[in-house]
Amino acid sequence: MCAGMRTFPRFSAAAVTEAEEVRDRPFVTAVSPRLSRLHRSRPDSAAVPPARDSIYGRCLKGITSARDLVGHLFQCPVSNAKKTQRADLSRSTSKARKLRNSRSERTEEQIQQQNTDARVRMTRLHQEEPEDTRDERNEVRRLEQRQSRRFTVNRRRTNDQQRQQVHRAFISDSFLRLAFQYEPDIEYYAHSKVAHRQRARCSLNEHNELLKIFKSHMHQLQSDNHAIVINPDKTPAGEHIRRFNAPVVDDVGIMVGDCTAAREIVIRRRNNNLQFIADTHRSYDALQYPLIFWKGQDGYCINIKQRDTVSGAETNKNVSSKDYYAYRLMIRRGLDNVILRCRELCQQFMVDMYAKIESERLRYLRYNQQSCARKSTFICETLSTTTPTSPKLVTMSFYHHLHRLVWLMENVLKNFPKDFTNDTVTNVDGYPIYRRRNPENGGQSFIKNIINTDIDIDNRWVVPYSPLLSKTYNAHINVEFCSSVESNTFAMNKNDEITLYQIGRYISSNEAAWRIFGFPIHERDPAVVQLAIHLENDIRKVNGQQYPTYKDACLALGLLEDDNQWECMLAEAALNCTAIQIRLLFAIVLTTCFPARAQILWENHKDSMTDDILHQHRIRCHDLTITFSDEMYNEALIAIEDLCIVIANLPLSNFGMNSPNRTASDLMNTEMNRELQYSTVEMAAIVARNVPLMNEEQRTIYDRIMLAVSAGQGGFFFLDAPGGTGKTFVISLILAEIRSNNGIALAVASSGIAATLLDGGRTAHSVFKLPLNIQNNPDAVCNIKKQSSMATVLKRCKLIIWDECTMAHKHSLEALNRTLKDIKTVTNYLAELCWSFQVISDKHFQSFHVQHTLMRSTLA
Ligand SMILES: Nc1ncnc2c1ncn2[C@@H]1O[C@H](COP(=O)(O)OP(=O)(O)OP(=O)(O)O)[C@@H](O)[C@H]1O
Repeated sequence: MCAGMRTFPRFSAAAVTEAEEVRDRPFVTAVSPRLSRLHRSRPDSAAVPPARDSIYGRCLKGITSARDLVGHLFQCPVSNAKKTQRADLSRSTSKARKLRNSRSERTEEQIQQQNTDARVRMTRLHQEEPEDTRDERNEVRRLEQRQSRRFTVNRRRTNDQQRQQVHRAFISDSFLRLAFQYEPDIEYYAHSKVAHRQRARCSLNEHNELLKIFKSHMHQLQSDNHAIVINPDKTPAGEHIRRFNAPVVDDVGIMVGDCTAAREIVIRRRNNNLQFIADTHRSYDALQYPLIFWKGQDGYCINIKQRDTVSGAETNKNVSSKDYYAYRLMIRRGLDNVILRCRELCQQFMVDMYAKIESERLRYLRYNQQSCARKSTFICETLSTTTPTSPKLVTMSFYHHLHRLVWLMENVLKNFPKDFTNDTVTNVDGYPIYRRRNPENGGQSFIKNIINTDIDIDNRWVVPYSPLLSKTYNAHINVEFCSSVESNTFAMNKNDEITLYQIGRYISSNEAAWRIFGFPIHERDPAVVQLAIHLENDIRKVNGQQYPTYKDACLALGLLEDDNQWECMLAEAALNCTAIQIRLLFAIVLTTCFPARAQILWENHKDSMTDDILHQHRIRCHDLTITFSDEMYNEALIAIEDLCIVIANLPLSNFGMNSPNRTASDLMNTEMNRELQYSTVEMAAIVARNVPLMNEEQRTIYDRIMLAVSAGQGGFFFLDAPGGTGKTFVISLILAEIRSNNGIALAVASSGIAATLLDGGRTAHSVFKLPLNIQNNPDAVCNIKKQSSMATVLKRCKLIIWDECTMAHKHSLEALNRTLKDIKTVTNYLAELCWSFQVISDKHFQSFHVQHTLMRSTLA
């Protein structure tokens, strides 16, 4: 028996050893001192005698058979309950059918009437009932309800108590997990809830290979004596007993006790010889956990070889127990892991196996510690301080691989001066007493002046040292030879970190799982990472490829988060969002999420963000074959940048994207688009159709103006003719001619009616944004900013036709002239541009005169 790892909660101290004789079943066995308990029974009876003075025994009080035990553990009836005799509910009698038919034929009114009659009838009956009878009936009903309630409460309370009791039996007495009998006709049950849920009775008799081996050797047993040895309560010698109190948490765990004892299954043979099955034995797991390894499968052993991950061939390295159990406990998709379905048993398995892993690891460390401890040389080193009488303790450590203990003492000279000794002898504690002869006996002495004081120094003050070590390490290194075991154990026992680490340690199932899987047990804050030293260009080189930026190199190394999530998000948005929404989403991502490669995101999703611009352009141009163009993408970028400025007040260049070309942005210029919306084909057709119809005078005017337009000379023309003589006809042709060449010709009029007569005509106030109180403002300018879209139109405009110009105030023409000068940055805009003024009636002659004066003064 042994109990290296002590588990909790502990069994009673009295349940240390139980031995009894069974004459007709001469089988001898014992199980793990902590985790299992075996019971045997007579062949003629399935009785399970409870353990004496133990929790186990108390839990099983009143249980007289294995069948009861299983029922008790599983909290399920062991016998089949009689089925309740149900009433015949089939209403197939003729009377029932007749009643159903009559009820189904009732109308709503009849149903209501019958219900009302029934209520009245019941009320009348209750009123006619004697008061005593009614009280008696109500009292009986109250009593019945109270009794029923009490019965329900008691039943629930009993169930809870039983459940708690069984739960404690499972959890607290976690090692009371197996109750089986070595009978060939008896199956083995366990308290595992897996088994409980499935009501599965594991036929270990049939499948467990270890059990078969046991049984095959049963007939060879000579004696009836056998023992069950359980000693989970063993407290390490010399330790305080309460230090090893079982934790009170409702948890499966293990408390490490005497670290010097091994964790083994012990089988006591009939001749009282003990056979140990080490925890590294391949059958240990199957013996300890027959429910998990119900076929007696092999568990961990130290000879399992690692395999090459590529070739699959065996290597020379052994699989560690930690790796083995991590492999066994791992969750794998599509594969069922029986261990993980065992609930508390699984937790118990994990803490047990982690204890095994720790034992294996600590055993390794202990063996290496002992090899270190065999070294027998102490080196006492004192620091080279200015005051040799007060050296300080610095540290104590093992010195390199020389296996020499370097011990810096706080006051290595505190025992000086030593006594005079004629010969070197070894003291009882193993330390040497070196020869220190007095001056009378041949020893040396001299006088040293220290702080104006003469001090007589003799051999009593000599500190043993090694000249080689002192010179090598440039320090005062005092050396003493110690050859006894005591001197070593003095150093080692005080620093047996393995014992200090292991003893009294509590391992929960959570910690066991965490450590078996090798999860990190601590974090470092702030994170300290060793950075490699690179040349300047090497940092941007990853796998031989040099990236243009450090950011790209970091992305290649996977140090930065990629934009996959933003890719997915924008791709999903493209399915059900408008282009405006996607642009807003992209702007939010840019300004708040800082994607690593914003430009690539834009390139991948620019079509979905420009979709509305394409659609508008197609509608405007009456051409559905138009595809995406750089101008459209530029417009979308401008819109996105506007959003970024609104959100974060930052342009696109701040997010690693190319800035849009705002000066080239005419695509969304509504004023420009309005003037360019004409179909060149249609305009050309109009010209081709009507030019031959012009008379000579019309032709002269037409040629004169078109010559000025094509030459870019500029000009100022006034067209005056009686009504109905074809002025509008000529003007329309001139407009069509210019528009057929994709040029811009503005057609304005002083009145709205006149504007409707011209193709694309608008009022002068609308086009030129003339001030309303123009007559009172001689220095007025048009409300057209130099960077506005209308200014762009005016810059590209080739001809302005102002119908009924004489109806406008002269301040209007002067305001337009100032505005055009400002936009074109020329001194005389009218000299550059072809003007055509049309006077429609003689009544406007005065106005014309004013304009004519203006024209002359301007041209001058
Ligand atoms: N050379 C031409 N060939 C055929 N029809 C013409 C010609 N010139 C003018 N017309 C027609 O004569 C009619 C009147 O012409 P238009 O409206 O241009 O005259 P107007 O001078 O502008 O008149 P108003 O001063 O009243 O506006 C229009 O129906 C126009 O189509």
